[in-house]
Amino acid sequence: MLARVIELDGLTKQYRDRVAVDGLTVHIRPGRVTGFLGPNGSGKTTTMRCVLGLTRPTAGSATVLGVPYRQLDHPMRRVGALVDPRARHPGRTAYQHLAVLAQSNALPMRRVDEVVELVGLDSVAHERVRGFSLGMGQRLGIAAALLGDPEVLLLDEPVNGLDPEGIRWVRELLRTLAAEGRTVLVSSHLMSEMEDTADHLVVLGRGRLLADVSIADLLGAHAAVRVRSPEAPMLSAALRDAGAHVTLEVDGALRVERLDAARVGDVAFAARVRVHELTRVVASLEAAYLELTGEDVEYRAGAR
Ligand SMILES: Nc1ncnc2c1ncn2[C@@H]1O[C@H](COP(=O)(O)OP(=O)(O)OP(=O)(O)O)[C@@H](O)[C@H]1O
Repeated sequence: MLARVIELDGLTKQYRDRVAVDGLTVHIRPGRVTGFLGPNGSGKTTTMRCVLGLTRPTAGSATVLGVPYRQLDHPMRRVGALVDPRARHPGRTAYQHLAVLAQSNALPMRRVDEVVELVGLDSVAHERVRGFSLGMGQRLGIAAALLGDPEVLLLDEPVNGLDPEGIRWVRELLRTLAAEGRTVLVSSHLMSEMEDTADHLVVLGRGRLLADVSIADLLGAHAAVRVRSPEAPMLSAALRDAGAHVTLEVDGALRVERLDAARVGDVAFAARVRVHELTRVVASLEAAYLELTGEDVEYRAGAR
């Protein structure tokens, strides 16, 4: 199996007055859920559209399964995508919509029944798409993406409009698909959505790569140790001597970065300083993400 299922090489897309994607080089691997994160307007949708051959890059390249998408023989059997859930005929029923897709892509009709059941649309499959809620529309879009039983999935904001039960369902579905060895790339602008879904993150800011990192590493890089001592100034000096970055918390505890908890304990012992609390603090992913994207947010509430 290809280790680099989706390959972006210097991918760039320039619109008239703005660079939507800016020299993006990244490889997406199979067997895991890769969260594609970035603030609004950071270039996620444009990147996915380039991968799917819907948008032509200004420079660089995007390939999937070793070739540009348009060169795939049976694209729906190889790559499933949810990029524009509104791109469907409103007068058709959900079933008809999927049946047309199946027919035009030479897929067996039984797949239509299978995916309708899989996404939980059985009871409304014969209703017109026009009357669908946002969440039902998303489920239909996911059904279409899964129709060809593809080995690669690209989903742009799949949980948009879903209720908490729907969000959990998408999360479990994506994890199952990845566990089967498929490649799953799923975009979101919310870290909280990715926290329990993705194994790996690719983070964009203003079209550029900010991070290509496993969730575990991202958390590790933002971990700290909290230590409380009645002799805080002495302990702080000893920790700094040992190479730590130390800050004082509001309750008088020290927040220590760059040393792990065992090392902090050893330094305190060597300095003969009493310790009343020693805790490893794992940053929330949300905090780590905000730190990463902080300066690259294009649209900010209250910004002028
Ligand atoms: N067809 C287009 N013409 C001109 N500018 C565009 C076009 N499509 C996207 N852009 C611009 O490119 C930038 C990236 O947009 P894109 O939709 O890829 O971001 P995104 O990360 O998917 O955002 P969101 O999280 O809001 O969906 C934005 O500034 C957007 O306004």
